[in-house]
Amino acid sequence: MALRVVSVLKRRLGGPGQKLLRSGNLLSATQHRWEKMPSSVGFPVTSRRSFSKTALIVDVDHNLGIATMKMNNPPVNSLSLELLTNFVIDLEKLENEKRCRGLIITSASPKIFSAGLDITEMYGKSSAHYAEFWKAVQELWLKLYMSNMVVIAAINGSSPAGGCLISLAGDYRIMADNPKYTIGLNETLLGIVAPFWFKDTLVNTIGNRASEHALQLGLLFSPTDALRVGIVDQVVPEDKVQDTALNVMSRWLSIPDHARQLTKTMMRKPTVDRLLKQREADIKNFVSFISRDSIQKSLHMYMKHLKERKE
Ligand SMILES: CC/C=C\C/C=C\CCCC/C=C/C(=O)SCCNC(=O)CCNC(=O)[C@H](O)C(C)(C)COP(=O)(O)OP(=O)(O)OC[C@H]1O[C@@H](n2cnc3c(N)ncnc32)[C@H](O)[C@@H]1OP(=O)(O)O
Repeated sequence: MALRVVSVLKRRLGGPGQKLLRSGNLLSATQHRWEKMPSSVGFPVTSRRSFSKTALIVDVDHNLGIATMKMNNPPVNSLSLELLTNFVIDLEKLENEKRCRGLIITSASPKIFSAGLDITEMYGKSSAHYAEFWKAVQELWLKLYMSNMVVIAAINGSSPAGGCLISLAGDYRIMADNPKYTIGLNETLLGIVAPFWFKDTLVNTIGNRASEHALQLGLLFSPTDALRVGIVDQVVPEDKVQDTALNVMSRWLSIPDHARQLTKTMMRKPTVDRLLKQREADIKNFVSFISRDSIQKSLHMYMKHLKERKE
């Protein structure tokens, strides 16, 4: 199957996209190599590099120009300070790899894409810790939302709150067709409020009315409902998520990088600038909001409820 997908990738880049690239004299080293491949054989993986840190496994296929990043923070891929920090470091590394043009984000543990922000980072800690944690959340969103790479979320499990934000920060979302999985910004269910830039990211994806409805009620959508409202772009059988991501990536990579990147910047910069203009104030807001006794109590009760569900 992987070879078939690679053939599709080569065919795609040999089509109109390639012509566009040639006319703009924009062929990257990776694309040159693709062009030289005879179409009857699969693309041999001659250059593959992996780096794996705590909580993240990154695999870079230099021939395809695609990196796959698997969140690997059992049991539920909660976004701890450590995971957020490593995520940002690895994103920066990939961003600096000229040949890496596409990134697929997925989970190493099927069933849970990510349980969102690690709630234990948000209660019973010092103000300095909350500030550091929030800065890391901001940093990841800023890097991901403005990435020069094509970012595809291969959502192979549930994806509440911060997990949903990571998906929304990408360019395209593919979700596994399993009614047990849900996705959405469910902050209000925890007694907390999605910050304005979480909200903006959702509004940019599904529009104002649908966002207001989803945010006020803290809706967690099944894959079918997520597709209907536009939170995800495609729902496919569970075992087809990765191959579909590669296929979709080939379509996006057939567009000349500079044109696609400038378009992405044009669409997203105003949203990013809103946070950049008030980044420190947003951190202060978070620290003062999360430190409130009532909020600490809500988070504590929510964690208790999560644990009691199992008993
Ligand atoms: C005015 C406003 C100004 C500023 C804004 C201020 C603040 C608000 C901003 C905050 C934005 C918040 C974003 C978030 O992401 S909050 C996190 C939201 N996440 C959730 O609600 C998901 C909770 N988890 C679940 O629903 C389930 O765990 C899940 C993911 C469906 C998996 O289910 P299952 O496989 O059955 O696993 P368990 O529930 O048994 O969980 C296993 C284990 O993990 C612990 N856990 C789960 N989720 C989290 C989490 N997010 N953080 C930390 N720990 C988590 C769970 O308690 C279990 O622990 P145990 O010790 O019992 O094994």
